[in-house]
Amino acid sequence: MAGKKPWSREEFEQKLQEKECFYHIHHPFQVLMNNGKLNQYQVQGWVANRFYYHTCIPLKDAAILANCSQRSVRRQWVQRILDHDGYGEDVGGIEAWLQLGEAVGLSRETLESQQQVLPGVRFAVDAYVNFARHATWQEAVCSSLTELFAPSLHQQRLDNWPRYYPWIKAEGYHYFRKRLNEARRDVRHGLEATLDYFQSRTQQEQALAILQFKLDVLWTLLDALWMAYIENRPPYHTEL
Ligand SMILES: O=C(O)c1cc(C(=O)O)c2c(n1)C(=O)C(=O)c1cc(C(=O)O)[nH]c1-2
Repeated sequence: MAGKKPWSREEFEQKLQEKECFYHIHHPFQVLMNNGKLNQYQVQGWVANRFYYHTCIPLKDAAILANCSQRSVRRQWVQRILDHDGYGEDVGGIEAWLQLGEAVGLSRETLESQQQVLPGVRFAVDAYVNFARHATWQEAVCSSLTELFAPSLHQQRLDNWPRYYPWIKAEGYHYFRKRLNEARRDVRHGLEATLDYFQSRTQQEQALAILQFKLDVLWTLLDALWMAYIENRPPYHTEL
């Protein structure tokens, strides 16, 4: 029996774009945050927990490099590690996130200690890194495509937070400004690689499932934050 006809390149990209409805921009925690409804303690919780995600992104990207035998891909992908860890004049995204921590009233020691990282956040982020370690590099690249949807979220924060959260110091916004440009560049590369590689309909459907997995990682991270910081569900909020 003949398999289903592959989607055209345009249709396939459209299917990937349609996954936006599962993006964490729609999670109730994010909606509260972007409408100025969180208090300082809750914003701090998000910053401290998301720090774990940022510290793991270079490990994920290093796993992709380790699994990729194509020099031309590695030459471009390695830039992502430099963007996070810093290179030359650029202090890097992880340092910029530490500055965001300070801008919301958290010391860098607190962030680096990872004391506030919730178990659910750790499990979700680790699942992403482990996926990149064990998948092919093309599959792992595909899993990064949530970045298609990230720029509008960074932009929302830049537009709304100064008004809603005047207590956040201006230096805190550097991270979001930095990522706005980087994410737009990165995602084009990841998207082209995905459109090139996943050719048959079965493969294209696999790509959608991979993107869904990553969307679930980000959603689950916020579910854990919701339980601890909105519902104040013991024991975690009492331990923080
Ligand atoms: O603030 C956000 O909502 C958000 C989302 C995502 C994402 O969609 O995965 C990333 C980032 N930020 C981000 O700053 C970042 O560096 C990043 C790297 C990646 C990735 O999967 O390689 N995603 C994201």
